[in-house]
Amino acid sequence: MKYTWQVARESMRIFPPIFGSFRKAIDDIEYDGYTIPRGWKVLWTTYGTHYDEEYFQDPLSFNPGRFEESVQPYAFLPFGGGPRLCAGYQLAKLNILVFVHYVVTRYNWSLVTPEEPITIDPLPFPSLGMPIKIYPKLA
Ligand code: HEM
Repeated sequence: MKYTWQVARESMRIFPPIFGSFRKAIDDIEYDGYTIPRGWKVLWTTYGTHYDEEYFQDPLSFNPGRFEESVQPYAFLPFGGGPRLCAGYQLAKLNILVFVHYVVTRYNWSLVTPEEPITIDPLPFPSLGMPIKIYPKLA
C-alpha cells in the first residue's frame, strides 16, 4: 500500500481537496519585511507550496515517486497542519487506501466520457460527475 499512498498524496498535491484556510495572528508577526498585526486573519493556501519548485521539483508533473523522499514540514497541506491538522486524517487515509485497493483488485471499470471537461469552481471537479462503467472481475 506504500505506492498507493504515494499516488493518493501526489493526487492531493496537484488537486488539493481544499484551497486553504485561515489563521488568526495572536501577536504581531514580522514576515518578509511586512508586519502582520495581532488579530489579523491570514489565509494560507495549499497551492502556494504544492506548485512551488522550491518544495516540489517539476511541480506540474504527476510523479508519485517524489514521496519516496520526505517533504519539508508545512509544504504538503491537503490536511492542513499544526495544532488544527485535520482530525480525520488517519481515517481518511485508511478509507482512501481500502477503497483504491478494492476498486483496483476486484473490479474492472472505465470512464463513460473519457474527454469529460473539468470545471474549476473554485476547485476542479468533473463537470458530468464522472460516470463510470464498473463490473466485478471474474475469479
Ligand atoms: C480526504 C479527506 C479529508 C481532507 C482532505 C481533509 C482536510 C482537512 C483540512 C485541510 C482541515 C483544516 C486543517 C487546518 O486548518 O490546518 C481539516 C479539518 C478537520 N477535519 Fe478533515 N479532511 C478530510 C477528512 C476528514 C474526515 C474523514 C474527518 C472526520 C471523520 C475530518 C474531520 C476534520 C475535523 C474535525 C477538522 C477540524 C480540526 C480542528 O480544527 O482542530 N476530516 N480537514
